[in-house]
Parts: sequence; structure tokens; C-alpha cells
Amino acid sequence: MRDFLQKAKQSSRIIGTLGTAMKNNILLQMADELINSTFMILEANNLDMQVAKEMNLSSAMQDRLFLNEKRICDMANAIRQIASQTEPVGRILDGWVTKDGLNIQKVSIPIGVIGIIYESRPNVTSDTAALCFKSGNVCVLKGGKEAENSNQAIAKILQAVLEKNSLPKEAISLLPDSSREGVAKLIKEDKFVDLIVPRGGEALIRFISENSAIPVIKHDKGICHTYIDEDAAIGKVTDIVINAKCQRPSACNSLETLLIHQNIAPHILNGLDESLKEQNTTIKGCTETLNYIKAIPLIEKDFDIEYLDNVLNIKIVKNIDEAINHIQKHGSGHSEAILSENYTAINKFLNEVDAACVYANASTRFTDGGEFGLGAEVGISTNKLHSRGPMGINDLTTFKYKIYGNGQIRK
Ligand SMILES: NC(=O)C1=CN([C@@H]2O[C@H](COP(=O)(O)OP(=O)(O)OC[C@H]3O[C@@H](n4cnc5c(N)ncnc54)[C@H](OP(=O)(O)O)[C@@H]3O)[C@@H](O)[C@H]2O)C=CC1
Ligand SMILES: N[C@@H](CCC(=O)OP(=O)(O)O)C(=O)O
Repeated sequence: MRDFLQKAKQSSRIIGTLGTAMKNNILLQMADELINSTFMILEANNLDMQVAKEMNLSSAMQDRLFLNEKRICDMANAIRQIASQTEPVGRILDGWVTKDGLNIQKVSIPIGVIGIIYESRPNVTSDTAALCFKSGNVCVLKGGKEAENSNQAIAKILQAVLEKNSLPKEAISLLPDSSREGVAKLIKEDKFVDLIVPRGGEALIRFISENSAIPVIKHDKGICHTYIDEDAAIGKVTDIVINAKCQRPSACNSLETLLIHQNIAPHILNGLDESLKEQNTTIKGCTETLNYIKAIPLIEKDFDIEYLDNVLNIKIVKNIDEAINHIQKHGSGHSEAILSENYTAINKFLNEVDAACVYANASTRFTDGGEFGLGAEVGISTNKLHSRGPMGINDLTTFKYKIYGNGQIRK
């Protein structure tokens, strides 16, 4: 492990200083090679899918894992999008001249070597590899065990492009020991690895946060809410709620709990209930909700579950303060929305709710690097430092101060 990480660290010196044109050209080659190798990737993915079916993995997990020609095409297009983004390295973020005539520039630089641990979703392998490469970083990738063959195939293709361009293949690698013990060793190697990004459920985040000797940017679960204010436009409510809950219930940015102002509840609940039932959504309701619609009575601990499924809690609240307090207590700092036409209520919600992404009159499903126009994402950071929300190429840089003098000494 240490030899491997040493090579990764060494290669970060080379990758960190590549010029924009060269990086973009290599990224475009990677995109083409993914398409050219479609058959090989699908064969590998087929092996993973066979095991997934034998193991009876949930349909959501199988859907994450599954690749077809279109999905490989989407992976290639995400890399092309990343290539088209403005250079993230070497940006002058700030600059000034001191009283002694020192010219100080604050300049963006790559972070170095980044370890990323993520779920069994093969597109994350190519997305994160491309984002790291464009931002001059070396990545050490550890996807979910169910995606091992797919990830090996994808990494091999990307590494072949690096080697064809006389670059070290260690710049994009899978962690050689992908067991939990391997991860435990990786997160102690602070001499070689600069950042760990855990993207996944509670057990992963807890284990990494408690044991890492390396700075961590958490990409935690999503317990996301939508609050329907008393001044919501009734015509917008159903489409937004159905999209947030039902478009892809297994995604971290999907809705778990709907909070409804008591004054608007009688006017919307019946219609909403019908639409949700058409989508086969299981509804769990608070006592007051049960006065309007048939639902499973909910219990307090339901508010802390990330269902990753087509299940929705509905709670009626007295006012916006109760809604915000509920979100602060049960939310995971991911994505939260208010539906309202009242400027004061919107401002209050957007300012007071402490989450990576706060929305007015839109679905929380938009929390995504691609949807934000970033090409792709490492994931959704639920940390406050050093990045928050969809993590793209600029978030994969840090900075240094370059100080230009002409002989000054400090008096
Ligand atoms: N914020 C964000 O950007 C995102 C968050 N998510 C969240 O991820 C979860 C869904 O993915 P799921 O497959 O369940 O994720 P898991 O957390 O089960 O697995 C993700 C990765 O973590 C590893 N892992 C899990 N537990 C541990 C542990 N205790 N110690 C070391 N490694 C561990 C897994 O390894 P192995 O497979 O080898 O066991 C896998 O590589 C949801 O909670 C979802 O909200 C998903 C996508 C994006
Ligand atoms: N940001 C991504 C969701 C990422 C995510 O949740 O992934 P996963 O849990 O693997 O389905 C999107 O909106 O498509």
C-alpha cells in the first residue's frame, strides 16, 4: 500500500503542472476511449450484474450498478463537459501590494492526492477521475464492492490513455486493497494522501470521520425536506413534490419529509394524495395529516430515516418557524426547499436554514454537479469546509500565496 501511495504522491507533481491544452486533449481521448471500449465495459458490468442478481440486491442498487450503451455515452459526455470547463488551476483569486511594496497573489493550486470512497455506481469512477485530472489532482478510488469489475475496466481504459501520453498511470488508480482493512490503512497515510472524500451512508461517514488522520470532506446521506408555506402557489406544488420524491427515490437529494403549513393543508392534501398514490408512494402522516387523508401513522423516529425508497413522511406545521426548527433537528445539511410566493418567507427560509443547498420553488433533485453546470460532481459535500454542495473542479483546488519582492527585508 505504501509503495503504491508513494507513486501516487510522486505522480501528483507531474499531473499538478500539466497545461490546460494537454489536460483537455487527454480528457477528450479518455471520453473517446470509453466509447471505443463499450463492449469491454459492458462485459465487466455484466459480471457485476450477474452477482448482484444472485445476491438479490435491491432494484435501486442494481439500477445504480447497471451500465448500457447510453450510460457509457453519458459518462463520456460528462468527461467532455469537464474538458470544456475553465481551467481551475492557476486562477488569481486575490492580489494586492503591501506597504513594503510586496506584490502578493493568492493563486489556486491542486490539492494533491485525493482518496475517494463511494457507492457501487461505476460512472462515479470516470466522473471523479476526470474532475481530479482536470484540477491537477491524483485520485485513489475505492468504489463499492459490487462494482469491482466495472471499475477495474473503466480505470484500465483511463490509465491506458495516461500511459499513451507518457503520464504515470498512478494518477488515476483504484485502491489496490479494496477491503475495509484497505480503507482503514489508506486513511492513516497522511504523508501521501491530502484529502479523503467519503461518499455514502452513515456507517461509512462515521468510520472515516472517527478514524482518518487525513482531512475529510463528508458526502453524507440526504434527509431532505420541502416546506409548503401558507403562501405557496397551489399550481406549482404537485409537480415539485412528485419530482422531488418520485423521480429517483434512491438518490441522496430526494425528498423524505414534506412539511405543510396548517392553513394550506386542507386545500392541497387531497389532490397531492391522489397524485402520490398514482406514483405508488407510501405515505406516512402525522396525526393532523390523518384528518385529511388515509396514511400510515408516523412515529418520531421516521423523521431520521433516509428511506432511499418511494416513501414520504407528511407533517403539518403551525408556521414557518416550526418548519425551520424541524429541519434543523432532523435534516442532514444536504438540500432543503420552501414553496412560497411570499418574499419575506422565502428570504427567512433561505437565510436561516443551515444546509448545503436551499431552494425556493424548485425540486431538491437539482442538487447535482451536472445540473449545476459543473460537468459532473465528486458528490454533494455536506461539510461546511472547504467545499459545500455539488463538488466540482474549483472545489478540488486549494491555494497558495505567491509573493513577489525586489529585495525587501522586514524592519
Ligand atoms: N452526499 C452525496 O454526495 C451522496 C450520498 N450518497 C449516500 O450514499 C448512500 C447510498 O449508498 P450505499 O451503497 O448504501 O453506500 P455505503 O455507505 O453502503 O457504501 C459506500 C462505500 O462505502 C464503503 N463503506 C460502507 N461502510 C463502510 C465502513 N463502515 N467502513 C469502510 N467503508 C465502508 C463501501 O464499501 P464496500 O462496498 O466495499 O462495502 C462503499 O465503497 C445513501 O445514504 C446516499 O444518500 C450517495 C451518493 C451521493
Ligand atoms: N447527484 C446525483 C445523485 C447522486 C446519488 O445520490 O447517487 P446514488 O445514491 O448512488 O443514487 C443526481 O442527482 O443524480
